[in-house]
Amino acid sequence: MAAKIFIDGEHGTTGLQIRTRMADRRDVELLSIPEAERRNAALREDMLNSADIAILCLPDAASIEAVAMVSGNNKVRIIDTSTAFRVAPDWAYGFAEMDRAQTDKIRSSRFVANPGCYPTGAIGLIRPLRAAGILPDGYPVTVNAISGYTGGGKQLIAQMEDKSHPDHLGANNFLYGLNLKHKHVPEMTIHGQLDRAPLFAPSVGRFPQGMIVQVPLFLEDLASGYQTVENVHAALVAHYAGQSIVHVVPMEESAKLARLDAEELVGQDTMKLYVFGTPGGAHVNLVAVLDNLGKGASGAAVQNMDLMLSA
Ligand SMILES: NC(=O)C1=CN([C@@H]2O[C@H](COP(=O)(O)OP(=O)(O)OC[C@H]3O[C@@H](n4cnc5c(N)ncnc54)[C@H](OP(=O)(O)O)[C@@H]3O)[C@@H](O)[C@H]2O)C=CC1
Ligand SMILES: CC(=O)N[C@@H](CCC(=O)OP(=O)(O)O)C(=O)O
Repeated sequence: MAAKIFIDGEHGTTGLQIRTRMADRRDVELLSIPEAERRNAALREDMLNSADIAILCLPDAASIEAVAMVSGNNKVRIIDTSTAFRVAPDWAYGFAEMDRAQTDKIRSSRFVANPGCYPTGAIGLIRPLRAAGILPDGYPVTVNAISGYTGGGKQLIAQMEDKSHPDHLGANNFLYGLNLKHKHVPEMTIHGQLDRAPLFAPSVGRFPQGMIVQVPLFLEDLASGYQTVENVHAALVAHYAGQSIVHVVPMEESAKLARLDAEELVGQDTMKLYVFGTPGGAHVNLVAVLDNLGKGASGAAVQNMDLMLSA
């Protein structure tokens, strides 16, 4: 029997892309409400409680309300794409490749928090180095990133695309999160296994989808025995061996590149990790490229749903 899936927020940016990814599937039955009724709480509550898995594609506050709507229901399982539950101890963090045990945790959980787009890149680069003891306690990690503007949902899309919008943004590239308190810092810290919060500097470019997340490191401050570009690369290759979503780009390939395109993986649900630096040099730049709506949101949600359905 097909599993019943309800996407709460199905008409928003993330929800629509999840729906598109499921359009041709026969193993799932999508429960749907018309766009005009998307904020009808009674209808949503009914759908939430009729689903086998509900995927919440809502702002944080609405996600918290939706979870409360299924509080008396022990059957429905939830994937939440918002920031609301990503560091909650009773929720599984939906980044299957971050740890060998994570796939099974997601598979058997009732509540799965889909990671943020920037943290997917940052944790993907940092956690293997923490787990292997390469990135020492107290290391001052910085994360610099650029995202396509769909990362800001319907509101930012309208501000970037609609010249008549009262808050139209004309800039082609802007920094934000300038108070250095972006909502993604807690999940980067906790799931990156950092003992010190990273300094996170995000930005947006005038392209709809795609992103680059950079974590530059000083090699001499890494654990002894690991202070070369090659050793850092080898640690990432070892961590991601045996799975097909996160690709560590061979060093021979990245050494040939003169530039990197933030839109490289648009429309794909994979992530590429690059290790840049010169053999014998002092620095390494770890770089993740992904689609903010692919592995950064909708693609990851479908991956998590598939894991949960395979339990
Ligand atoms: N866009 C991205 O790249 C990523 C997004 N996310 C997260 O996914 C979630 C959804 O984001 P996104 O798709 O970008 O946002 P959008 O603004 O594009 O879509 C949100 C949808 O939720 C609806 N909605 C808002 N409030 C309520 C409510 N109280 N009850 C019912 N429906 C409501 C909106 O309706 P209305 O049109 O009426 O406002 C809209 O359809 C957010 O938590 C976001 O942080 C996570 C990773 C990446
Ligand atoms: C470009 C842009 O605005 N990006 C969003 C994050 C997108 C994302 O990962 O979403 P959630 O963590 O909200 O689920 C932001 O910085 O708030």
